[in-house]
Amino acid sequence: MSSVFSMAPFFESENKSRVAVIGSGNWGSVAAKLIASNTLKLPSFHDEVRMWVFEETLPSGKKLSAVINQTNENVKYLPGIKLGKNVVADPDLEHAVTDSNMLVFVTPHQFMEGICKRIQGKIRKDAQAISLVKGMEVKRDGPSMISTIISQKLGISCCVLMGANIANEIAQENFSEATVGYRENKEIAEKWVHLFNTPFFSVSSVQDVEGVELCGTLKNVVAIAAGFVDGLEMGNNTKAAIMRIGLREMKAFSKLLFSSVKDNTFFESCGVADLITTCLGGRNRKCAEAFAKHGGKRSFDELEAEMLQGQKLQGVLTAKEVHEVLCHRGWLESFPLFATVHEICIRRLPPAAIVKYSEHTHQHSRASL
Ligand SMILES: NC(=O)C1=CN([C@@H]2O[C@H](COP(=O)(O)OP(=O)(O)OC[C@H]3O[C@@H](n4cnc5c(N)ncnc54)[C@H](O)[C@@H]3O)[C@@H](O)[C@H]2O)C=CC1
Ligand SMILES: O=C(CO)COP(=O)(O)O
Repeated sequence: MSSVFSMAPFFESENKSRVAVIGSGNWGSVAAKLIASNTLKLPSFHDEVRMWVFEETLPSGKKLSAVINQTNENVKYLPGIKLGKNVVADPDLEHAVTDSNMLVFVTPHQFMEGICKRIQGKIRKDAQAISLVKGMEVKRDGPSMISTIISQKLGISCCVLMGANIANEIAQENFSEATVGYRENKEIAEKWVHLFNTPFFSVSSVQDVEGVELCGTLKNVVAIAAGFVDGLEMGNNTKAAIMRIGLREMKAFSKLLFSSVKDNTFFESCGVADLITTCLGGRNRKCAEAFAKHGGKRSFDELEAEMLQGQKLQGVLTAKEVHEVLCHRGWLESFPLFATVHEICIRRLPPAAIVKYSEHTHQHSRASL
């Protein structure tokens, strides 16, 4: 009898879910903090949250992962915020994921395919994933959403979480909302909601993975356009017009790619709310404003390195990827704003073209959207 009792904690512990966060940038660190505050409270999760750190050496000569574990702070990507003592930084990707059955992917999108390849065949059989990554990949045979890459490469199901979520504001515990997109299994979606939800971070779920993910991905292109308007000092009405045209293109593009995308998704936090917050206060907007102020004479790469100190822009790359899709599918004329953002980013058009082309071509392409 006594041996049965002594086994109880073992079985209890085996049934608990273990979470790994793959990524430790600005949002990655905040996501780990949010999750870690919940795993301490929720009995169905192990307290510890493993956070994979893309290792780098700080100016002090120390390794970032070691400093995070000593100070409980990501001094480079989220300075001044304690992550929670149960967040453990791990520079070894395979080791970070090996024991976890709940994998949270949150790195800049351009690194995701390589990361998936590295952990292929090295994760638990019962693993589930969620992607917080805003972006997509474009291949010869067309665009692939990041959640699809995760599912295909790792052979596991993948939800997404997107929303009006400027990471630094969530780190301050100011109220915001987010949307979990799921494909079929509402129960799994609710488990993710449970893991992220806090009194200041209100999460709901919708059955529309592609819609949610495309909202998060495409709003970064519109934010670049909004930044151009700010840099050119054209005022709020112009910026609102660009946001409206952008939202229209986001919806049309998403529905052309996936007929399953739902209209209501654009009214969730992942849709119009994320578009607004990113166009007001995001990094894409900020760098695009500087680009326009310099008349397009300084490249985005240069501005990103100088202004973001290691954080990464997603909008410029996404504009290029969207442009490739538009070219391949013969849709260029129907998406003047998306097309113009890319042309400006590669300095084929001046920043002022954002209004001229978006507005002009918009008149002529209205019917096809
Ligand atoms: N920061 C924010 O407010 C929000 C960001 N997101 C999305 O979250 C995703 C991740 O962004 P953040 O966490 O903000 O990252 P970040 O832009 O702050 O930091 C860049 C990260 O990339 C890592 N990195 C650099 N080179 C790498 C490589 N070769 N391989 C792997 N990793 C490398 C860096 O170590 C760092 O952790 C992006 O898709 C972004 O759009 C979503 C919502 C809010
Ligand atoms: O996605 C974001 C807010 O939800 C952050 O946008 P930026 O990458 O432009 O800062």
